[in-house]
Amino acid sequence: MALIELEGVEKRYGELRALKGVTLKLEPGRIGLLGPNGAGKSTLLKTLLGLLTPDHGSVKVLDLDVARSPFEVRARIGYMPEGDSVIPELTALQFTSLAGELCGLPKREAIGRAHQVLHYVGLGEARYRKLGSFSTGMRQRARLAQALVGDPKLLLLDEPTSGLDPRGRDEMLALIVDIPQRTGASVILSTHILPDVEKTCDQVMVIAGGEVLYAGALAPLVASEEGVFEVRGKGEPDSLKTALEVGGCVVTRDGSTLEVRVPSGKDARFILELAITSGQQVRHVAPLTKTLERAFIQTLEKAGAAAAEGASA
Ligand SMILES: Nc1ncnc2c1ncn2[C@@H]1O[C@H](COP(=O)(O)OP(=O)(O)OP(=O)(O)O)[C@@H](O)[C@H]1O
Repeated sequence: MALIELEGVEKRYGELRALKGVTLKLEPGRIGLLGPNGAGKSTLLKTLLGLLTPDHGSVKVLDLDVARSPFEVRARIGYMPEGDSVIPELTALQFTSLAGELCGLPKREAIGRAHQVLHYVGLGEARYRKLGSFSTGMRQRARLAQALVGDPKLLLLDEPTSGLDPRGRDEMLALIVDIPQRTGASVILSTHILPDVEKTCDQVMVIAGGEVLYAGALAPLVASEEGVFEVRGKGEPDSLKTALEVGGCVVTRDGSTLEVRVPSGKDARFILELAITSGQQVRHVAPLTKTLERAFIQTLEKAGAAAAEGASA
């Protein structure tokens, strides 16, 4: 079963093409949704929810066609929108059980579920307090609780850690990992905080300018590039850098660490040989592991270069 499947999805706001023929298919799991400001992330989430109707193309969620079965799809999705979307006059319990009723639960069941999920997100003690008196971190938890109350199969989280202090953020991330383990739900996490995705997700969607640049497993995206190494030497890094460059490597320096691309067909031994022949000592050589941040920037740059090439052709 595919979690989401989009085929040629186009969404316009007047003249602006916010989604430009998006086609992708992702398996159930924990998925990070990444893209620069204005990339189309919120538009994509709202399209999955059926809150926005595409101008062209088809959207399936959990194998259900969103256009044909909007209520069935909506009943299976929990949505934590971006921003401070709570009703300050309501208690956490009233707010969460109201969300349960809006998901179609009978009132008694909605209240029962609201108690459970508020305990789960750590608001058990505070559940009779009005949301207006909550801290930012507590409001985020209440918003997560309302997304969970309907026992969703897919949870859409739009910037769930924004405004949280480091401890609140770690606790929210722990919940994002724990929820799928407990309930089997999938999660789509839209965020600008890439380390949050690295900590919690196993798949990634990268979008920019309304186009999908990558959709699939996280591991290949951050896999180390063949022929690129992280090197540290004893003594002045610039002397080692020069020696490696003279030998044909492409080297960039970051503090005392060198990022070294060896010529094609060579491996780490080449770095050691160059160091020995130039009288330099090397203390550390390892394949360069990419952070998601670096992989993300490279993905955007590659797409930018391809677009520029296409425009000049
Ligand atoms: N209701 C709207 N009317 C007109 N333009 C809109 C509307 N909503 C979004 N847009 C535009 O569509 C594009 C995609 O917006 P969207 O909010 O989906 O991006 P995003 O990736 O979520 O951005 P951010 O990271 O800044 O939240 C942007 O250029 C935005 O200005």
